[in-house]
Amino acid sequence: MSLISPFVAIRRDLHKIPELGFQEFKTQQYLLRYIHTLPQERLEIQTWKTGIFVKVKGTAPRKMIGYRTDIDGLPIKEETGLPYSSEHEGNMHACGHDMHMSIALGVLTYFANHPIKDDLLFIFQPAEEGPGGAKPMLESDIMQAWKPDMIIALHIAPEYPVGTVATKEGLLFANTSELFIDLKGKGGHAAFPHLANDMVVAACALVMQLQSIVARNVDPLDSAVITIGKISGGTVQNAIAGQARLEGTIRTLSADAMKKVKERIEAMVSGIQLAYQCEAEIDYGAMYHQVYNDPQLTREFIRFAQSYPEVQIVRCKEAMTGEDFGYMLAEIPGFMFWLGVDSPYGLHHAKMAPNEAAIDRAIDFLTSYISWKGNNG
Ligand SMILES: CC(=O)N[C@@H](CCC[C@H](N)C(=O)O)C(=O)O
Repeated sequence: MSLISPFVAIRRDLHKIPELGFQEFKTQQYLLRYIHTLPQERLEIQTWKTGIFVKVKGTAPRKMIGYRTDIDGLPIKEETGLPYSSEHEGNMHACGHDMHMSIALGVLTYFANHPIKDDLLFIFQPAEEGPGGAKPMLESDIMQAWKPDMIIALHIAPEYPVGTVATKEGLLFANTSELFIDLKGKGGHAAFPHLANDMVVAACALVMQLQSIVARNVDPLDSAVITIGKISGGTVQNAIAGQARLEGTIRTLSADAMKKVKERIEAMVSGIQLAYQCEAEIDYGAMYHQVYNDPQLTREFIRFAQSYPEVQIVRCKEAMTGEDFGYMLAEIPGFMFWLGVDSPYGLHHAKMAPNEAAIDRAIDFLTSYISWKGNNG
C-alpha cells in the first residue's frame, strides 16, 4: 500500500508527462479525468484550448475569487534520476508546474466538497513558459463572462525551505521579452576564411557586445538582464558557418529600461551587420507584463499568513523572473507568491527536485486562506 498522499501521487503522474505550451493534451485529459471524479453539484467546467476553467458555485456569492495554475513543461532533458522521471524525452517539469497543478487540484477538491459563500474560479493555464496562455485566456469569452474580482497564484521557490511563503506588495516579477537573432553570412571551407563571412565569429562578437548593454546603457539604479540561453550555427567542424542563431530573453524592472535595451540591441545588431558583412533579423517573440501585486490584498494575505502557525512569511525582493500571470494582475487585483520547496537545484535546472512535503502544506494553507477570504473577506 502506498503511503504517499493522493496529491503527491498526482504530482508524480503529472511529472511523467510534461508537455510544451499549447501541446498539453495529455495533461488536460489527466486533469479533466480527475476533476470529473469530484462532486459535480457546484462545479461548472469549460475547456479553452489545452486549458481548463472550473467554476465552483458559492452558497451566497458576493464576489468571485480566481486561482490560477500553469500547466506546461520545458524543453529540458531531466537528470533527476527519480523513479517517476519524465517519460517525454527532452521535456521536463523543471519549473514546478506539476507541483502547481497538484496543489490547485487539492484546493479544488476541498472546495468541491466544502463550498463557501463566494464563487471560485480555478484556471488551469497552458503555455506559461511560452508563448503565453494568460493573455489570450483572459481575453477569452469564458473568462470575460467569469471574471474574478480578485485572483491569486503561486510559484515554487527551490531556495526557500518548505513552509515558507515569500511575497511583497507591488512589483514582484520583471517585464520580459524573448529575443531571437538570426545571422546570415557566407559559408565556406575552414581553410579559406577570407572567402567567407563566418557567422560563428559574428555571433560570438554579438554575445560579448550584448553584455555591455546592462553594464553601460541601463541606469544602475534600474535593473535589467540579457541572457542568451542557446546558440546554434554551422554544420560541421571544418566548414565556416554561413548562419547562426542566438536565442535569449530580456528582463527589466521598468518599461523604460526594456525600451532602452531593445534600442541598444538593434544598434549593435546593425553594427554587426556592417562589421561582419552579414544579414541579421531580430524577433522579440513573446513579451510578458510585469507581475504587480495589489498592495492592499497582499498586505492582508501577509497578515493572514503571519497568523498561520505552519507558515513562515518572508517579505522578499522583486525577481527578474517573468510570469504571464502579470497580464491577469494588470486587469484583476490580486497577488502572486513564492512557495518554498527546498531543492538544491534551482528552477529550469535538469536536476530540480522539489520537496513534495510542500504540496499538502500548501493545500492546507490555501484552503484556510480562501475559506477565510471567501466567507468573510
Ligand atoms: C517563472 C518562470 O521561470 N517564468 C519564465 C517565463 C519565460 C517567459 C519567456 N519565455 C521568456 O523567456 O522571456 C522565466 O523564464 O522567467
